[in-house]
Amino acid sequence: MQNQQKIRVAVRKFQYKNRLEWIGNNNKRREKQKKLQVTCKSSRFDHVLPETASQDQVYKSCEIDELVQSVIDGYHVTVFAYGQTGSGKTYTMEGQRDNEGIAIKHDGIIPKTIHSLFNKIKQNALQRDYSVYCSYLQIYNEKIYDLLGETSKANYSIPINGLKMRWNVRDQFLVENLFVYQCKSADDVIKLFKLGSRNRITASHKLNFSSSRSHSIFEIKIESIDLKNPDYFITSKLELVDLAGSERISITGTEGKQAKESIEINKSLMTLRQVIAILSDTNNKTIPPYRDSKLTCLLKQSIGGNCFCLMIACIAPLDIFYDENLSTLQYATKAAYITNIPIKNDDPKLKVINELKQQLNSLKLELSKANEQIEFLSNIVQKKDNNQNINNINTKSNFNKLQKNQQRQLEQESSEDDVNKFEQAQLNDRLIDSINMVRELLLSNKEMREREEQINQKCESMYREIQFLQKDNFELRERLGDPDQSMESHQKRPQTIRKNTMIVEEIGCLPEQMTQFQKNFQKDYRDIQNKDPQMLMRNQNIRAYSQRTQSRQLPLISNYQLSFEEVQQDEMTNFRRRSLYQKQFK
Ligand SMILES: Nc1ncnc2c1ncn2[C@@H]1O[C@H](COP(=O)(O)OP(=O)(O)OP(=O)(O)O)[C@@H](O)[C@H]1O
Repeated sequence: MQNQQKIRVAVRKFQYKNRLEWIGNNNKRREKQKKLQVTCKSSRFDHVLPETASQDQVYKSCEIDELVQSVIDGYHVTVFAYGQTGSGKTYTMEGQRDNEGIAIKHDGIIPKTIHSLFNKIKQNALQRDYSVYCSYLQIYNEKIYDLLGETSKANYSIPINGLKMRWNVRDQFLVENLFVYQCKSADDVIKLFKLGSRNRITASHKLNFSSSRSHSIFEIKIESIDLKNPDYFITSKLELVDLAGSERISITGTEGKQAKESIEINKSLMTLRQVIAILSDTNNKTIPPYRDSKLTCLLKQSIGGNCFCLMIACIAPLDIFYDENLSTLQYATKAAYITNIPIKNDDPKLKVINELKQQLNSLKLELSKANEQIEFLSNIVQKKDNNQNINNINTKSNFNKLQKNQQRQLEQESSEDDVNKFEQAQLNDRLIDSINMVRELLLSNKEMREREEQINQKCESMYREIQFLQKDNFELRERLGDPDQSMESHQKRPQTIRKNTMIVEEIGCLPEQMTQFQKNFQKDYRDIQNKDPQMLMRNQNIRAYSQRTQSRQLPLISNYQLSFEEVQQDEMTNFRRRSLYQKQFK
């Protein structure tokens, strides 16, 4: 049974002090507030944090230190904040922001987590060697942008095209060409995090002077190697997600560009809600629509996947936000029913090695037991042989005496003794036979074990080969991209394909370009073909072969070549960008 884990849900309230007041009758107001309280109490949230809860209390109550430990142990972890605009998501995740959008005080979950992570790394430094990498992206108007890209340093401007997202064989969505930085200390990570936060798109509206207009994902990836056993390699990631808040245009008063942003934000949150609703209902067999938005694609592993996940539902209990708060609590309740299956991300090679080691140990144990048995049985046989020899010597020296005695005894002994002796001899023979049989069995057993070991070794080498092939295959797939997209680009170039097939259909030239001479020539040619069956046969073979090769392989190869060239170009530009930026950053 795999380790199943429900998504943990925490609810944080923030008393919003705003000009917007409730303009309705008091009875209705009390009724609604009561309903909200009932919803909050009836839902079994893992943690309910009061308005007075400080950032430290939030960090402790939500047991985020334990989650950081899980990342160190090799599990993927996601923490995400969800709620309506102005409910305190960014405050919870990052802390209090300044005018530039950088968290400057009241450290939120992200800075606290970074410090905790490096403390734990320090504690384990004697056992394991850790490498930490981080990246930071935002999803703005359904496009993915790198917050730590080359333009992020001085004058950050949103590039026209966002980054591409690819799906890989392990059913994960990956962002292409995202800058990933190796960090040696908590300060390095925080520096990058602040740099990215400053580049995040924010805008001011009636409810929040610095409202996030994009969803952001700050990812910290950890790779660690056991110093005693370098084969023991673990990789895991921690995703810290600050979602943009759902908003009603009528309340926020956004217009134009901001209104468009609101629509996109609400759309992606809608998909997230659909995914949560489907996954929380075990009777619903519908496939969750992860692919409907970039946000849900990137959170696929976190919600209903293989991560430990914590959702922090933020609510601002002001009457005017009643509907939004109720909706947040309802989806938080649903999320609490979603089951994830966290998997330790250790190296698959290591698993095989450990299994083989265990097998070897058990075989060694069996072998030592069998050897003991052989020794015991051999001793019995030897003793018996010695007894027989001693008997023989006695018989020779006192042969005459014994002969006489035996003659006498034989005469005296009854026929019953003879029967007993005969039976004993028979039993002895049987014992010797069975000992020999056991010996043979043990020998053949040993041979079989040796053969099994050989097979295991072969299996291991084949497994390694498969791994390499899979890796190559995976790299090629990633470089050539999604076959669906290749098909699209394939369809975008119909001329190439049409040209190829035309050549196959008619030898020489296109029908409309045929001169009278060519028509006559073709007619004569066909007549000769019909008369000569051998030639007809040969031509048919050539035609079939060229149809096979041209219609199937040529378009595909040209297609892949084009994709490959595109990937090469992308890589070259990315390499230049990266080295340029790394110089600047130093
Ligand atoms: N618990 C809190 N204590 C003190 N101030 C808070 C708290 N929660 C939020 N705030 C303040 O409220 C304002 C809005 O909060 P914040 O920007 O975190 O909301 P948000 O949910 O991220 O909104 P949006 O979705 O629009 O980005 C900020 O000025 C923030 O500092």
